[in-house]
Amino acid sequence: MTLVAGVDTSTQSTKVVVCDADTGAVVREGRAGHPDGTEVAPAHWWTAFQEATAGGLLDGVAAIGVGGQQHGMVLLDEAGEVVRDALLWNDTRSAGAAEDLIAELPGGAAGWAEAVGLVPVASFTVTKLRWVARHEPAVADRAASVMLPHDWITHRLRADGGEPTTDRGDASGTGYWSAATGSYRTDLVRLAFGRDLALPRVAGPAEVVGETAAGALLAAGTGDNMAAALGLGLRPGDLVVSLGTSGTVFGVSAAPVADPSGTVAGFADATGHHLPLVATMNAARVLTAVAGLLGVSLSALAELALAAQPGAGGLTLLPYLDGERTPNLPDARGLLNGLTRGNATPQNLARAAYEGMLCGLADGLDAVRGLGVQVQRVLLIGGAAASPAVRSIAAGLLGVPVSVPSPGEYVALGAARQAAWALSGAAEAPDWQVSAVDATATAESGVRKVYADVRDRAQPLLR
Ligand SMILES: Nc1ncnc2c1ncn2[C@@H]1O[C@H](COP(=O)(O)OP(=O)(O)O)[C@@H](O)[C@H]1O
Ligand SMILES: O=C(CO)[C@@H](O)[C@H](O)COP(=O)(O)O
Repeated sequence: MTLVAGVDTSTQSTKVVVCDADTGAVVREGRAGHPDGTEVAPAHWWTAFQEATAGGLLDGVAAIGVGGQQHGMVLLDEAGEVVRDALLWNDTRSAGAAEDLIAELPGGAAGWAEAVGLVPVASFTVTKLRWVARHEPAVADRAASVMLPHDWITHRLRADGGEPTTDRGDASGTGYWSAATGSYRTDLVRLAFGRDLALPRVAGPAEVVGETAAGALLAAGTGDNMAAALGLGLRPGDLVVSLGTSGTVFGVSAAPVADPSGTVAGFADATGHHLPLVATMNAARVLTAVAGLLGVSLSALAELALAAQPGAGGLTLLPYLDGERTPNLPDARGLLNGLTRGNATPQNLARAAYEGMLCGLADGLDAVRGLGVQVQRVLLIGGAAASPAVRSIAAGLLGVPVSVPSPGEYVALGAARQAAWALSGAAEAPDWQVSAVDATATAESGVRKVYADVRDRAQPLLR
């Protein structure tokens, strides 16, 4: 059996799967946690990778691919040493830089959408470059190049230490690479940073970019959402809702999209197509926070939520605990609305947490569909998709049939599938089957309308 490995270096942890290259069957798995926080020394990701693969996990592996959290800014000096902790996608300090960059480009938001398929918000790498240039000039002076998390891990894995690479998918989340033209906008790096930085070469979807010290081939890797799309073998009509640290909604499209409202980001996928995507900053950890508040486990939280009526007795949670990106409210915090003596129960609070988290993603689904992306069903993945309450409430709220793929690490699986593709030299990625079960919906009529009303009325408090 030929073995390939896929790595998911995401916000909370590193996960590694080792698979049969022909079928995708998982034969071994490893994982290790990352430190909390929105700035992290990349060395921690490397330590987590080593921990996750300890004990011979990668023995006999012929090729490796790395999927990683998108947008994180890894700045390096001339010698390739990291010059400061990476600022991650969920770090909101560059919100002001995002506003400045929008104002500085002719055409404003529409100009950015046309140039690079996205409108700057604090998540995107280009805004982090501006923040460092303005707030840490000594650090900026030392920087010679910028990479993304998956680029950095892939480069560390390379035995030859040659020219760094990225891929279309991850490059499309920087704000200085255009998925429509397939080229860097170095003028936007200069606009943000004040000068040029060396940028990784954008490798092709099935390219071999190097070899590890053990002789395994290295695939180009990609952003975690693009890797999940590849792991699921996403087809037109399927939309993914991923509930990890972030919540994301995305589907494949043949043509690039440019949304001047900034709601949908026009990312590229890992196969040569496009991946329109909406991301929220607050997903699975809303549930952990409310479970902590109630002093219950995640499974007990799900039971509580399913014991409440849809609408949570009139409680609405705007779940912007860490600030939010969609809608763009970087300084917002969570807001619980509608509390009365009659509805103040653990059951209602639990349900409001699931409903609040999912209403933001239902809005995202509408926005992606509004750009012409076909939606016949939703595939629910990410850590929180394991929750029975998430499955049932999502199926009620999203308004389209929801299927839950068999439990698996789809980012890591997609990275492994990319590795198998690179290894094969074939025109198409190998055909790995994914099975899914349909989720049964609870009726959620009226919940979204109440949520939208509270969200809109609360805007002045949240800015
Ligand atoms: N049964 C569950 N119910 C709700 N949340 C869950 C459940 N199982 C795992 N999670 C959450 O999923 C998250 C991890 O998901 P994952 O997709 O691996 O995140 P990331 O890729 O952002 O690191 C954690 O916040 C964890 O608490
Ligand atoms: O910022 C985005 C997408 O634009 C996030 O989806 C990150 O890519 C982090 O993903 P997770 O760690 O939550 O999987």
